[in-house]
Amino acid sequence: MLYEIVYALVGLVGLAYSLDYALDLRYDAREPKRLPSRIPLIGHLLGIVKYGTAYYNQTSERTADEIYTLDCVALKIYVSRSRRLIPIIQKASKTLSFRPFVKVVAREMAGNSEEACDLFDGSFVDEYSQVVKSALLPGTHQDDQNLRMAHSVISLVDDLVNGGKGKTIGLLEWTQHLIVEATSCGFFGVEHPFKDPEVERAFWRWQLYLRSQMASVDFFGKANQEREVVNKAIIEYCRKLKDDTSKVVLDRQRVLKVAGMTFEDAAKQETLFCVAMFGNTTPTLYWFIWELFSRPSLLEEVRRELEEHAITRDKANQGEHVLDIAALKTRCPLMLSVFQETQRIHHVHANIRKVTADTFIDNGRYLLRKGNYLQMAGSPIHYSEEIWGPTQAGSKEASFVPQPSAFMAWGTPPHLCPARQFAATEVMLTVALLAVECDIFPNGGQWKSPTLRYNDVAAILSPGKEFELQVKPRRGAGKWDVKMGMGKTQVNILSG
Ligand code: HEM
Repeated sequence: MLYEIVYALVGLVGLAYSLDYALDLRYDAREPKRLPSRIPLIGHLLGIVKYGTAYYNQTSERTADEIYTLDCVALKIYVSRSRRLIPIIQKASKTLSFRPFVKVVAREMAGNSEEACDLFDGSFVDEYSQVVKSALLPGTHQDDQNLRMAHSVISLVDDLVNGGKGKTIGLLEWTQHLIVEATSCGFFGVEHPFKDPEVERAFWRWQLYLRSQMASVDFFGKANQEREVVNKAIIEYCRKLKDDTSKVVLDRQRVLKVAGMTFEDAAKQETLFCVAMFGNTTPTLYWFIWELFSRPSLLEEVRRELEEHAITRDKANQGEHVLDIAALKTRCPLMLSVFQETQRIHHVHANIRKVTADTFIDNGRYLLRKGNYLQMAGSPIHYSEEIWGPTQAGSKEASFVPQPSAFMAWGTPPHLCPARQFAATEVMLTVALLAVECDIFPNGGQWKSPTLRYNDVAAILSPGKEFELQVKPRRGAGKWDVKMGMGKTQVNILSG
């Protein structure tokens, strides 16, 4: 019996190597060089299944090539790890296209019908994207959306202060709840679909199976089951939109229906946006809190900056202290530096493009074959010493120096995150209020970095384990309000 097992294993390994060799034969020498996998045939596929886009950090460390090919059985993934190639890839956006993914995510993530997905085949996808971008541009409607979000943040931080008693919290659970609650108030209005805690819980459980669902390997239907809870709540919400529903939701629902989508399919598109909204903002906030509060002297400097430029104190502590959002956005460079440095070091996203026709890039140097995928891995660029200098934990939070075409936290043009101003305002506001109101200590005494949750589909990974913190109110914690300021004020974030 033992011999049979050994022979079978040897046979399988031999077959894998032969098929791997066969893959080599279909490779065109003008394509980026193949990077062999450690396990023949399926090694890269396994790596991507296990680590998601973070796998490209590992493969990128094994080569000095600017772009290389990973064979994943039936298809190839070209991985670009080069800042130089970013604008070159952008120029070829007609045939290196983000468009096909709008349809893929509509089908796989939102659970849209085939008829609804087909709408995204033609030029409608550009019109739709434009409507979303315009509705998220700074202006008075954005101020209203920000104000609803800000009031929700104030109330959740106030709840943490707990009348001066403070609380023990799980950082992940707390950031997840804050982002769902505050972002939903901004986008859906104060009576939003996630007010029901079961809908919020279902959303986060769904995220744990999202990658399996995208890869059609959610064999037990867990993701579908949880998503249905969210879809049902959002469909109900969409039946009668509110007076304080944001412009972006109203506009999106309108154009989708005008284009011919059914009511239910259009509503499910909102579920999709929740993945982009909550899934990315939560880990960004989590690590921003982590990076700032684990460095006491930096935290003190940030507090000083906030007090000097963005806060008006009610000295008698009988009325409200006021945080000036416009000043927070524009007059707190240290805070912004810590935020962007957090994004730089924690980013794992790789922007994806489908090769829709054989395409030569870089003056004919590399051929990308039709039907395959291109991923622009952000992390190798974010960690490039040539661009950013050496990265040591905690070394440079206070001195983020913008580097053009080397910061991919919000994607790369023409597909930059359209909600980046809203999201940046939300996390900066939350961290500012925490900084001035609270001291935060890890329950075990140390800020010990947790393992990461590699099955997330997000620009930054969440931790794999909960981390308990004690929150102690600082002297002077009290009632807060925000001043919104000029409608067009923007956070000076680096993007693209
Ligand atoms: C800190 C929070 C956020 C981060 C780090 C982030 C990051 C990103 C990134 C990297 C992309 C590019 C994806 C790619 O090309 O593969 C993107 C696109 C997008 N994001 Fe965000 N995002 C955040 C928050 C949000 C929020 C709150 C929304 C709410 C509507 C949102 C909506 C979108 C949409 C609609 C796109 C697609 C843009 C397009 O089709 O061109 N994101 N985001």
